[in-house]
Amino acid sequence: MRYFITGTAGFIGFHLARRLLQEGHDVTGFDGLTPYYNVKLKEMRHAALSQFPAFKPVIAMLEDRPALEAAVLAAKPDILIHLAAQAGVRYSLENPEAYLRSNVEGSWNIMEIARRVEIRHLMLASTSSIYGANATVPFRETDRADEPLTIYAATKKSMELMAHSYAHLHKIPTTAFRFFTVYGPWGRPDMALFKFTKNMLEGQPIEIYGEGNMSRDFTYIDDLIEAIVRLSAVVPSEENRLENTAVETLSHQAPFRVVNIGGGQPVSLMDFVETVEKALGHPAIRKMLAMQKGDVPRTFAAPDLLVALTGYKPDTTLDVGVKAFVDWYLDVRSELNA
Ligand SMILES: O=C(O)[C@H]1O[C@H](OP(=O)(O)OP(=O)(O)OC[C@H]2O[C@@H](n3ccc(=O)[nH]c3=O)[C@H](O)[C@@H]2O)[C@H](O)[C@@H](O)[C@@H]1O
Repeated sequence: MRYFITGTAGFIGFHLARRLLQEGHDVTGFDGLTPYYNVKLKEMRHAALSQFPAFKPVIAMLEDRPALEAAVLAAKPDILIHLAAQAGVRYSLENPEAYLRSNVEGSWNIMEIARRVEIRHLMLASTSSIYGANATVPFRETDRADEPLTIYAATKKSMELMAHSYAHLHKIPTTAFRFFTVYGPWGRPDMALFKFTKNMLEGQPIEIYGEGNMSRDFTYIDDLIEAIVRLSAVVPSEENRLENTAVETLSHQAPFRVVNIGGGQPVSLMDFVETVEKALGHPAIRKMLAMQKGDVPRTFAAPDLLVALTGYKPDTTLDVGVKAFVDWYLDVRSELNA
């Protein structure tokens, strides 16, 4: 099959593209290589993908509609998976504009192009952050999610809403998935696991926000990819509307569905820190800090819809996943920092 994936130099896009290429599919990867974090890591990811002859990289920004359109038209994709974004919860306080450009304007460009080409399935990456500080757990896709705490969450929610209208008007089968703190090898340097591991190896203190009183439904990257691959085959339509209406989010107006991808096993931040300490074999120098503006106190996915649609839910334990990250980091750190 032919896939068009945005964000292939990013953490999740890289893993998804590699898995699909390994399975023999054609992948066009569209990425702006933005300098939000170490571009070397992004280049290393693309270099690894370029070993597959069926990988075609296109370097341009999502906001560049002509470049995006030309790339999609040339790729003639069966499935378009939009993972490129300005990510990061806390950075959205510093640079809100980057989020509007990438997540709103860039995502709208994707939709405008998707309505002009025949694709089987449009898939969009959203985030658990849109649940804000919802008091009821686990977070269900049917919960209200309209009290975002950051412009990051607000832009992702906006993308979901725009996508619903495009799915309705132009009959584009669309799945928006909400990710829950994805981690693992090739992960993002702005995220906790990367920062903690790097600092601990360098003998530097790690900053623990919210005095450690937070929890996250951490999702291991391979589990996330498995879920995306399975969901790609479940094209939203009336034919596959679930009988269990309590979990179903398929719109009554459009071929549009929102799905959580999380295992429903939240871990406290201090247990997470201890897992990293165990993987590295020594304790961290802990610097306890107050809650950071925009952070949500906890995330906790209800995986029922994902299970109903795919028969699968993420289940890699934190011990295994953190160890895999540490092994990868030890392997690449000299190249990364060169
Ligand atoms: O899936 C999601 O909804 C979100 O998950 C992550 O956001 P976050 O949960 O903040 O992920 P991390 O940066 O890995 O932080 C995990 C936990 O560690 C804490 N943390 C992070 C960094 C740090 O230096 N210290 C620290 O205590 C955070 O406050 C949070 O409680 C991603 O950065 C977002 O792009 C994504 O949308």
